[in-house]
Amino acid sequence: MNISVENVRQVWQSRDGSEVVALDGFTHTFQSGRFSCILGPSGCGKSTMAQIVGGIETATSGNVTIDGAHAGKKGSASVMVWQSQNLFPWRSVLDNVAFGPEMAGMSRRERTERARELINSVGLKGFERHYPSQLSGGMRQRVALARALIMDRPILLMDEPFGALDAQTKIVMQEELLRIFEATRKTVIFVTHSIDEAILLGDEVVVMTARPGRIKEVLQVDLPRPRSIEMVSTPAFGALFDRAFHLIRDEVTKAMQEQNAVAGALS
Ligand SMILES: Nc1ncnc2c1ncn2[C@@H]1O[C@H](COP(=O)(O)OP(=O)(O)OP(=O)(O)O)[C@@H](O)[C@H]1O
Repeated sequence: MNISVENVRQVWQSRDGSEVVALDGFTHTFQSGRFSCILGPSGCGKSTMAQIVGGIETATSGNVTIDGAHAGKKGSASVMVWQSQNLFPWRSVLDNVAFGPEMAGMSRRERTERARELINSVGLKGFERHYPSQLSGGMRQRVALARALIMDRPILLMDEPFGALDAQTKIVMQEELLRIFEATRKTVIFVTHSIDEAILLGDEVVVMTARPGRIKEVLQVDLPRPRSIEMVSTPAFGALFDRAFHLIRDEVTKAMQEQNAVAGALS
């Protein structure tokens, strides 16, 4: 499904009553079946963008359409995975994964079968009866991924899903996600702070400016698929990394200066 974002502006009301312009003039089309990474400094509005596309928030102004229909009305076209997995601690892995279909009224037999397939596909076979507290952070993130994939929505929104994982687990999860994407070709929007991650996973990297976030440049990642972690040491990967790094460096500096100014004003 094509996601068209036109001139989106998002103004948040902060607790002290002042206004924060999170996004301003954000325009981009996320094309069907492509993996788009959104890369930008802290606070530039990446999560806000994902929430608007997912229909969780409505933009202050501008238009977001999914295959021509308003994103708010097309909320059911997407499913979101966050950094904090928000699993139900009192439900087993199987019952966490089967939760969405259960709410949708799917029979127990059918949803259990689907959940088992998804649990296998994210490498958790044998852990169906475990509870979230008995799993590592990486395993919990796999459950969250399976719980999203079972919904079989055409759009997958991922907001720093691997941000809290250790380096090795992150690599394993990235490879797993590559395999799943290459098999299913959903439309993916993946928010990240990591240049490496954006290039390894994405067909394009949408580099944002410091807040108010708008697009600085869209980098096309023409590395072949299937991809694997070994690609990060190739010259082609290095050239893309340098390009993205130069684009993002000034924006990160700007964002840090602004944060320091706010901290100074509050002290
Ligand atoms: N619900 C909200 N109410 C008020 N302000 C908000 C809300 N959500 C986000 N903001 C503010 O909007 C700005 C953009 O936030 P957002 O979380 O979208 O940025 P981000 O790029 O995802 O940040 P990070 O990389 O640090 O997660 C920030 O200044 C944030 O404090």
